[in-house]
Amino acid sequence: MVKVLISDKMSPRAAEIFRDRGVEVDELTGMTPEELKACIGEYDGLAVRSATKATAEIIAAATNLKVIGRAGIGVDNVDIPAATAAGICVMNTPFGNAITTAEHAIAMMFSLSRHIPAANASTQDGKWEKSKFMGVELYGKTLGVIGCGNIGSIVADRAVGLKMKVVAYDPFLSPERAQELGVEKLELDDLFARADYISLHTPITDSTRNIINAKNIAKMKPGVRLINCARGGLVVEEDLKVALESGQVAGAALDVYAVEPAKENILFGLDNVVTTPHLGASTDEAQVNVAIQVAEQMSDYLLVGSVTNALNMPSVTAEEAPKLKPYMDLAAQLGGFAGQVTESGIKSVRIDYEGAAAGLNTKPLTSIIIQSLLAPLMDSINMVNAALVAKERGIDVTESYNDREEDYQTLIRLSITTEHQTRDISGTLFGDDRPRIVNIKGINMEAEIGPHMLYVTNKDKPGFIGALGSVLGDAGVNIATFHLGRHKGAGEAIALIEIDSELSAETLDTVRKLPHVDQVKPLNF
Ligand SMILES: NC(=O)C1=CN([C@@H]2O[C@H](COP(=O)(O)OP(=O)(O)OC[C@H]3O[C@@H](n4cnc5c(N)ncnc54)[C@H](O)[C@@H]3O)[C@@H](O)[C@H]2O)C=CC1
Ligand SMILES: O=C(O)CCC(=O)C(=O)O
Repeated sequence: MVKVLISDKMSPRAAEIFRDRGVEVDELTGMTPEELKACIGEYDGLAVRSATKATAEIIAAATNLKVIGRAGIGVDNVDIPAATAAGICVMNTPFGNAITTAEHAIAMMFSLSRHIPAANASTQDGKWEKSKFMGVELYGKTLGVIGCGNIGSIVADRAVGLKMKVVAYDPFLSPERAQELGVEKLELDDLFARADYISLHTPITDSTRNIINAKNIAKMKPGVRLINCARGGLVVEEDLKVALESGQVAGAALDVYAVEPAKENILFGLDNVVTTPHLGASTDEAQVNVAIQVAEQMSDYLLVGSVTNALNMPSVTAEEAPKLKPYMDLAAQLGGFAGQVTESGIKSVRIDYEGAAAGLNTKPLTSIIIQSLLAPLMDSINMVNAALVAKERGIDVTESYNDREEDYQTLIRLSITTEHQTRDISGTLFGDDRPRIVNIKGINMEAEIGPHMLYVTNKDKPGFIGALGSVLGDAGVNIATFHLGRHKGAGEAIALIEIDSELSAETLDTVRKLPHVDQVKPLNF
């Protein structure tokens, strides 16, 4: 039975969904890294929020793990390169908490403008300090949104509703989308120069880390207010402290910190700072959304093979999964065949999808072809890391599409170029679900692939079939199917034979020594 660990506090809906789908689930929250490392080897799936750090060390100990699901958006607590290299799919739930987080950013902007947290504490202290808490209006002010994706665009939409002017910096924001949102797209320095409020909504990457630093703060309007509900690492906290003390930054509202949990921080205790403990996603609605989504996505992946919101492999919807299944089998056969007969270094791989195959979601098919092609060389390859491994080995992978039907209604052709030659192998589906190899090296045939195959290339001369049948018969090896093809003019023939058991080294040697035989390869699928 498939087994999943939920290692962070999550809505009970996640565990319910896993159980309803027949997935065994353990909920062990608050574990130390050592405790997690000691037990992770038992699990096929790991569901986390932000507290669990799925480091390279944890991943190395996760010998059965197939999927890590993040019930949330940011995956900076998961070492994705390590997971990819280990063939573990990493998924998040990109939309489930976006509205909630955007609402938190807006709430933080109000709190900052009207000193709500400090005024609340003072009032309940019996101080009635009306003049101390003079605020500022949002109306007519300019909000600069840095990162205008899911959350940033909801923040922009809400701010437009508050009659703010919204400007945005996001290299990937199209002019059409900016217009649709009612925001003005700016370069970063222009945003700094114009914004009264700046709200951060980017992931943490090499280009966003420390984006709020002394140099950039100096470019901002004096008295700017900053809201960070994205990630603490976007802000150099020491530089922000200096700016808050000088008044260059009039106030900062922070939900996230360089080090979390932030039990202490150099920004704590400043009058003009509002803080929350990474609460951006903490509403009933968002937590139910992300828990349901992560449990469904992980169960689908583990039980059906469908892939949704993966960060390191192509998506396959639940509807596509059954339709793709026979193609996945065919792709594995083509890649497996080519991988087992190719003896020298592969330089490039070309995959042509023709007819009905050209209309499919071919990304997973390409992944499985590469996986099966390289599997004879390594144990650790799977669909998740196949593209990465090919790239690391300098193998150039190209795909082409032709939706016209040629000789077959649907066809996948795989061409492998090595230092010495280019070899083609093609396959189709008979009756929509039965994979058949239809061409090897330009020689037509219609071969069904079984677990044990023998691939023989020989001179097209009489006597070979009988001789081969006798050798296999003498060795007690039953022939299940026998497929032949030949290049008439060239006198070259191939045989693809399904046998019921593997051949011994001696029998293989005898086959190799038969007259007219050029090459003999046992193949396993
Ligand atoms: N405080 C909290 O509890 C939560 C925090 N988050 C954080 O919010 C972040 C944003 O989430 P979403 O909006 O869903 O992500 P998203 O991927 O939809 O949007 C991020 C946007 O940032 C833009 N971007 C990337 N690099 C940039 C750069 N150098 N400069 C400007 N823009 C850049 C991207 O083009 C994209 O449009 C997450 O990565 C996560 O870290 C998310 C949910 C809850
Ligand atoms: O799970 C949480 O509370 C944090 C959410 C978050 O930061 C995210 O989804 O990126």
